[in-house]
Amino acid sequence: MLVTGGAGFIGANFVAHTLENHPRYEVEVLDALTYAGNRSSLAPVAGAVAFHHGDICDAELVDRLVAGSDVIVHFAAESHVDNSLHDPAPFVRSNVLGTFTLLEAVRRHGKRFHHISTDEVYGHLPLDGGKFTETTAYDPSSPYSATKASSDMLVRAWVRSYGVAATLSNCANNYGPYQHVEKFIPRQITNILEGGRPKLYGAGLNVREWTHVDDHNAAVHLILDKGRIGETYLIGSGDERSNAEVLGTVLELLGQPADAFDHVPDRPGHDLRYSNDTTKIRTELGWRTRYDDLRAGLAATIDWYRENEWWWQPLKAATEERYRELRR
Ligand SMILES: NC(=O)c1ccc[n+]([C@@H]2O[C@H](COP(=O)([O-])OP(=O)(O)OC[C@H]3O[C@@H](n4cnc5c(N)ncnc54)[C@H](O)[C@@H]3O)[C@@H](O)[C@H]2O)c1
Repeated sequence: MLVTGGAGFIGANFVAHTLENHPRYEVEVLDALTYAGNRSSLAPVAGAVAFHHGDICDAELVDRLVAGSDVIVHFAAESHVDNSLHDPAPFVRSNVLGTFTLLEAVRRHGKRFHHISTDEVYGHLPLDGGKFTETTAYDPSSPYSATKASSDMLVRAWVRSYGVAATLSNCANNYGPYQHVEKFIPRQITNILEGGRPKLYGAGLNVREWTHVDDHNAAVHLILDKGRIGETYLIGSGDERSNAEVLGTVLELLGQPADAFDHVPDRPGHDLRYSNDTTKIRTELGWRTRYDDLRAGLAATIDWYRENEWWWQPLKAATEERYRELRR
């Protein structure tokens, strides 16, 4: 199995999940180690995985690695929405051209391909109702979601035009170990652990369907094993919470007063609410969430960040340096 983006948040968790639960796979990782990729996220499985430092836009390298694999699971992407607003170019390159490069190799060699995507391709929903389904029209808001939407379209077209054996999944927001410190939940946790004050965009009314990364990865394996070729599966826990509510729980779990945070101006195009109808993956493939209680999942995630300062402290310092560079 070739896992692209295996040094990123979800990819690294997926590699560990695969080795533990699906030992029939020999796993290789292809990752460019951008600011979002972290070799140390694979430290616990380092001896069991072949790591290739390289770019999914490198057609020669991709061709060789795809030729040597049976299954390709494609996580690699530029994934941080805020950064896509500042500089969309790498998003277009990695997410669109990178996916195209992989698809062409998969087509040449006739391999099984699974494409990891996001529910952000569907745009957003009002706060008071509605759900995305697999047939909702695409309506992306950010450069990030527009490039993910483009990559989904390429995969669908390669299935129809060339008979590529691909499946797709669009998941809600993930949380769990090894998530980058500039993403919402780890940023709040690590700011508090460092004695600082967390920041909340606007009034924090935006609603997300927080899904534990391990539930996402279990769903991907079900799709690999039993999913129908050419089909899209929505993934999400069903647990919808406003950002203010999540921050409130994090503050409480860390023993902080409820008002120990600062408001910052909201970002442009900040989607109000996402919510996935997951009937298809639940009824067709029997997917069930193991992490049903967000409070318990957050408590476990906080414990992980508490116990793994070695992982996030250097990342936090590098991130602050990156922000200083951007301001210069
Ligand atoms: N994080 C979420 O909540 C979420 C939700 C739904 C879907 N997704 C999707 O899941 C996938 C993984 O997300 P994540 O949060 O783990 O992202 P991440 O940013 O943590 O990891 C992405 C990884 O891809 C690598 N990468 C980027 N460009 C590359 C390139 N050109 N060549 C090779 N490697 C490259 C990076 O080095 C990094 O290791 C993405 O496709 C994302 O769109 C994420």
